[in-house]
Amino acid sequence: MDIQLNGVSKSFGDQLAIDHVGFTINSGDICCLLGPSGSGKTTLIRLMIGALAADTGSIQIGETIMPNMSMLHKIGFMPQNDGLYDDLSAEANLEFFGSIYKLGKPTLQQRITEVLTLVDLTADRKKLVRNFSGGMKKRLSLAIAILHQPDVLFLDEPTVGIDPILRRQIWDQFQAIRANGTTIIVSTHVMDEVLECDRAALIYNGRLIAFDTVPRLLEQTENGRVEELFLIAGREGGTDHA
Ligand SMILES: Nc1ncnc2c1ncn2[C@@H]1O[C@H](COP(=O)(O)OP(=O)(O)OP(=O)(O)O)[C@@H](O)[C@H]1O
Repeated sequence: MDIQLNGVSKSFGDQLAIDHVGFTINSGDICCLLGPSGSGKTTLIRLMIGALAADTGSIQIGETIMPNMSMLHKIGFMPQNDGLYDDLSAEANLEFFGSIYKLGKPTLQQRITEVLTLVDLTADRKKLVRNFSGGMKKRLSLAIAILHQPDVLFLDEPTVGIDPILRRQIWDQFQAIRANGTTIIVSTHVMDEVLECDRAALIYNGRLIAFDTVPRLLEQTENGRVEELFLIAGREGGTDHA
C-alpha cells in the first residue's frame, strides 16, 4: 500500500511541529524518516498511523483517508518505548496483542511460531520479558508489530541503544519483512541507516528538506554523506524556523 501526504501541518499549542509536509511513499518500499532529535519524526508517524489528526492537509494510505479505525488491522507500529508487559513471557505478550487483533487461536499460534523464528526468540518464548535484554525487547516489539501481517509497518527509532551487530540483524529482519511485500516506514537519526532504504525523507524543524531515492540524495552531496544535505539546507535557509 502506498502512503500519500499532502500539505500536512500539526501544531502543539503555539509550536508548529510539522510544517506543510508532503510526499508519497511507494508500496513495497522501505522509506526512512531521517532527522535530529525533536525534528518531528514521531509526530509524523503518529499522524500517518492516525493516532493524531492533522491541522491541515491530508494523509492517505492506499485508498483510505486517515485517520480511519478500519486501517488498524492493516498497520503495524513499533513505538520508541516498547509497550511490553514485563511480568508476562514473550509468548504471553504475543498472545495478548494477538487477541487485540482478534486472530483466531490456530492462526495466532502459527503466527507466534513464525514471528518468534523471524526475530530469533524461539528459545526464549517462555521467559519473562523482565529478564530480557534491551535488544531482545526490541526484537519482541518487532514480532508484535508484524504479528497480524500488516500491509504497512511503522518503526519509530527501532535501533536506538542497539549494538552494531544486533542492528545488522534487525535490519536483515526488516529486509525480510519487506520481501513479503510490506511497506516499511522507519524513523532514525542514524545517517548510515539511510543506506538500507529505498527512499528517505529528511526532516528538520518540522519541515521536509529533501525527499528522494537514496542514490539521488547521495548524488546531491560532495562526499556521499547524507549529513551534508542537512548542512546544505541550513545554508539555504530551509531550517531557520524554531
Ligand atoms: N504531545 C505533544 N505536546 C507538545 N509538544 C509535542 C508533543 N509531541 C511532540 N511535541 C513537540 O514536537 C516536536 C517534534 O517532536 P517529535 O517527538 O515528533 O520529534 P522526533 O524527531 O521524533 O524526536 P526524537 O528523535 O527525539 O524522538 C518537538 O519539539 C516536541 O517537543
